[in-house]
Amino acid sequence: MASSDLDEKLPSVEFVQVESVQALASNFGASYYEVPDRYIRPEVEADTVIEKGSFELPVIDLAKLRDSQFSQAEIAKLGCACGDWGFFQLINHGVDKDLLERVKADITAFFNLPLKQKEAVAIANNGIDGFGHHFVVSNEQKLDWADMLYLTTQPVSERNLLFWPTNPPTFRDTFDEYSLKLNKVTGELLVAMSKDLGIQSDVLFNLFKGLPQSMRMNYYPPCPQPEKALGLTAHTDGVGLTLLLNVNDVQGLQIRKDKMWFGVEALPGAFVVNIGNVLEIASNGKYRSIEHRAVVNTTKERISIANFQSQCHLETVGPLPEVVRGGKENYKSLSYGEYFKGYFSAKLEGRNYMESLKIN
Ligand SMILES: O=C(O)CCC(=O)C(=O)O
Ligand SMILES: [Fe+2]
Repeated sequence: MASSDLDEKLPSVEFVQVESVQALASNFGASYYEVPDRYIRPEVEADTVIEKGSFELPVIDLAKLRDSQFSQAEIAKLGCACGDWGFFQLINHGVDKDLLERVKADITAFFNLPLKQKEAVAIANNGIDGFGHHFVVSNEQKLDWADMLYLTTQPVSERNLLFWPTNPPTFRDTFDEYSLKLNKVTGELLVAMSKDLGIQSDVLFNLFKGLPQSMRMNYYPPCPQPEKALGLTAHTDGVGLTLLLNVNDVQGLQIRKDKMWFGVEALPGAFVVNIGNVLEIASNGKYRSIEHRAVVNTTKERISIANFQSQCHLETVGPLPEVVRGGKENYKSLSYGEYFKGYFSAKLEGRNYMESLKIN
């Protein structure tokens, strides 16, 4: 990571290096169908899954949030979505189609490069940015059926270009443009959420001062035993808000509600947005950071881009006084550094870490 005052306040966590799943998957011939033991997740077969299409994830229209005629009703809908599902699809977000197509083309081209070329931006020891595997903290830990590229994207001063691909040549410009556009969308959502929470409209925006942002680009190769493996472990997002782009129209996201898993069918051109941990905590539990995971399939590769919007790293992680208004705080308050050290050490396991921060 770039060295700066900000980084000195963030702990470094040592991740264990593991081989590329894309390379591993390419070894599977017609006669060999078993994924290695470290990828086997017995829980997947046992879980109840509600298939996409048989329920409706809330859909929020950003154009309506902007329009004084509709904004009040749409803000109320947004508030319900954040409190009930912790997830919604965002349409009419204003990020134009052409840019989304370039984002999709560039990340697909990157993942299609030979492994050696992708390793030009491999994560370095103790770092988070780069291509490879993140969040693996022990040799015993179960592994996800995915490779990923992680980049710190905002503020620009925090970028470490060593990890930004130069192949395809358009990658850096495309992601620079994309990250700026997503900050704009996030800013608008934060204002609408503040209104829903009944606090001054700039309170959340100020908590997210500078709109720190990173992106995790996930590549899930086809898997010979999809019912036994997971593309991404059940987790909650550590950040404030996540805007997920489904890159190649292959679905795989599942979210947990009422002890069941719901398969999400991302609407074409929409972002699937979810509340992250720090926003659940800031809202004192009014909004919910929901467990989600990615499943894989036998025949199709899947690519997604999760855009993580974080609160300012210098601000405390804790319930906002404006929300608590002298009532009971439902979560502990801690520095951003302490909070993230705990998050990474918990190996992304479901909601365990969030539960440990709750005050009963
Ligand atoms: O790929 C997906 O659908 C989920 C990605 C995700 O949850 C993440 O990157 O945090
Ligand atoms: Fe996530």
